[in-house]
Amino acid sequence: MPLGKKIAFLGTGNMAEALVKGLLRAGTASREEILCSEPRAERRAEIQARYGVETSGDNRALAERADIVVISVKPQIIEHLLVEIAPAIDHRKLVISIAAGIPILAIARKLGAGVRIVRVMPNTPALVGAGATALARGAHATDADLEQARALFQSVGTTEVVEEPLLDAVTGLSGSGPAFVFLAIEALADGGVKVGLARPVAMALAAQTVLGSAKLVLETGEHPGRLKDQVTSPGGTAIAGVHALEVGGLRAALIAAVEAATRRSRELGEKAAK
Ligand SMILES: NC(=O)C1=CN([C@@H]2O[C@H](COP(=O)(O)OP(=O)(O)OC[C@H]3O[C@@H](n4cnc5c(N)ncnc54)[C@H](OP(=O)(O)O)[C@@H]3O)[C@@H](O)[C@H]2O)C=CC1
Ligand SMILES: O=C(O)[C@@H]1CCC=N1
Repeated sequence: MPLGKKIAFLGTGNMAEALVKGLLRAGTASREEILCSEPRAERRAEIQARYGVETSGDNRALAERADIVVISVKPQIIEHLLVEIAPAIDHRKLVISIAAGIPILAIARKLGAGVRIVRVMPNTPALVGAGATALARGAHATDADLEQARALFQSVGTTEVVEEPLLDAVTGLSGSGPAFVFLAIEALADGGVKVGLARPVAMALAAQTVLGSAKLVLETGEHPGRLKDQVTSPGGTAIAGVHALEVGGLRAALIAAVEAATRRSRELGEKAAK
């Protein structure tokens, strides 16, 4: 459903591009309603050519014209950006930050008291309408703001509302998780190639196996352990593979990956809070 709002993305890198494409695809915003800022002319031309949206190198000018300002630069440069756009932000605008780790308070400190902020952690599958996003509301954001932010991200996937301190954990799991899963898909395909499959066939089978298995978990609501049991026949092939994964420490490695990414998100936040 169209939101009918002008949305400015400040920093049009990988994540912002995934959102732009996802929102256009879903019809949540029209090309005329999306503004993208980006310092490099080459990248601006690329975004303009791909999506037909307006691009600019002037963050403040775009922020001035938008109803919703999405802060989508790297956490390391957010402070600089906030100082730059602060004169363009007041209580009439909704500010959405997708920067990993950066607390709402650190953003509010730079943008001024009373600013309506929703902090969000999306992920790149939003590009194909299959994102997983969690949102946390700032002190001055209204119920309507949270709903509006939720509607925006719901149009490109699923959404959860959490308390802000949990957003680091979300960053560790679903924000960073696509990287873990891509590694798994690549490795599954490598396995297929090792046992004789052509690369494109192995890749197609690996990706579809991950997609199908995830769908099965979501659509049946069954515990993944039970679904695993349905694949493993006594003395069969799957249990032989499961044993190899247990020896390799797959579960511990995934838990450690989520924990490490969460820790890194907290570190970024601590730096910003100083
Ligand atoms: N990638 C992901 O999966 C996810 C990322 N995020 C968050 O999204 C944010 C962006 O990440 P990601 O898209 O991966 O990073 P990218 O580096 O791909 O994107 C950041 C963009 O900001 C641009 N930029 C740099 N300086 C400025 C500036 N002063 N004003 C405006 N734009 C600027 C960069 O341009 P240039 O390249 O020319 O320097 C780049 O295009 C981060 O805060 C990250 O934590 C959240 C969830 C998932
Ligand atoms: O690696 C990063 O910093 C970003 C945040 C979540 C996923 N990618």
